[in-house]
Amino acid sequence: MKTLNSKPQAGLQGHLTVPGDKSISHRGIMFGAISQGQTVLHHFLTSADCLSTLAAFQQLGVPISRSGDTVTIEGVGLNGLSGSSTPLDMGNSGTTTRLIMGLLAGQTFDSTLVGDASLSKRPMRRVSDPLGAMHAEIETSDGHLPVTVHGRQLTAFNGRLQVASAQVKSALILAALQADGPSTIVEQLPTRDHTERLLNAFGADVQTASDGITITVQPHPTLHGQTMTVPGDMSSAAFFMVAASLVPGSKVTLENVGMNPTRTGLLDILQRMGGQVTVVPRSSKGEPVADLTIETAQLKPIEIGETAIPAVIDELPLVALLAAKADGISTIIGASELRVKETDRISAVVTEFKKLGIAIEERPDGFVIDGRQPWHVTDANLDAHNDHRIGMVLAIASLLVATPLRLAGEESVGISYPNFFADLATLLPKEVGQP
Ligand SMILES: O=C(O)C1=C[C@@H](OP(=O)(O)O)[C@@H](O)[C@H](O)C1
Ligand SMILES: C=C(OP(=O)(O)O)C(=O)O
Repeated sequence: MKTLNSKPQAGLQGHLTVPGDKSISHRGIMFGAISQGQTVLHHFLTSADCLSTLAAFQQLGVPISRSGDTVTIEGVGLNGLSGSSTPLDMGNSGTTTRLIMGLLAGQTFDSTLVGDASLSKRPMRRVSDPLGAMHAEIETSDGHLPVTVHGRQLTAFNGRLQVASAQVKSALILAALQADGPSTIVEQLPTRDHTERLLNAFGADVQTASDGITITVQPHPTLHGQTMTVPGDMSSAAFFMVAASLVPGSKVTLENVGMNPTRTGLLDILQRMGGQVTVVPRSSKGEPVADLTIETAQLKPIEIGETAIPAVIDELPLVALLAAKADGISTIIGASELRVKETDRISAVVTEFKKLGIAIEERPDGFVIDGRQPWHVTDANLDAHNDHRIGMVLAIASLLVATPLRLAGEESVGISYPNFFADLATLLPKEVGQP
């Protein structure tokens, strides 16, 4: 149990560089591994999820070394991976699991994937079914991990995906790199496009049509190792964007935050709600980045539907928190994907927010929140539900109440943001008498 910081005497102040983007860190390892030559990733996210990816590729015979947040990968090429006689441990990471399934489906060896209790409950048929259309041979345990992938020659994919998921899309793209002809993948809605951007930077030919949802992949590219700096993770910056918006008297600058437009849903929503954010773009070789300065603002309620969800999927618990302080009723729908994350995030947000007396109603695919109701703590013992994003949103919510709150499962923040509590502390006012 961790005692959380409650309402500070003054606002949050200062500058922070958030850790590297989780989605890009995973992909940097994977694409470096299947390239020729060396890849160097600076500002790599050294969180448990990305370290699961790193260890899995070491187990597949790729030399990878790490010094602090710099990772060096000696690429073995698309045909140079070697099978592992022991299962590959995916830990808690859905991204590692889904993407690696697509890559391993086209290899010449078999692999078994296992994961922790939470990951073992998450759906895998969303990947194995469309890969099956490419003649992949994947055995799941009733749709879940453990999964055995029997590597074989794949046929090209030509079809529409059933879920709006960057993980599913990326698995299909990685399989398509190994197929017997060009593939065309059609998404339900545009989702984060780091795979497409990064693979092209490594030398692949992955084209997105002007509709934003039709992706064509040419097979058998020769990929070349790259040196890159991973941008700050918008999904991590989001906790401080929301904290600074809600804690009175705050002004916080977040440096070098990734601004890929498929990831900036929280920024758009905050601005639509009346948030005060100054965006100063920085020059970068890869994905767009910017410095963001956020000041406290009185927020208006918002309505969010299905098409807006992919760009803010991991930040929706934070949107619920913004709504819980907005001047009216907010509705978030079309977000049933939240039910199959590390925990059921709709149910977890509703359960924990109710302990704070927040007027929140559960919907099958989202929530309705009345921000005009004053909060009153009915239960000071909060629970992260073993989910990093739930733990962190509760730590931010705690800054808005005077009652000291406690959090169970605080160690889960290590999945995406091991230094979260220390970074938050740098922005909080120093207690009287503290150096
Ligand atoms: O591709 C990725 O890196 C991710 C995609 C999203 O999942 P889905 O594709 O399941 O929506 C997101 O929730 C996850 O944190 C990271
Ligand atoms: C859902 C998440 O990650 P993953 O699917 O990779 O476990 C997340 O980071 O919020």
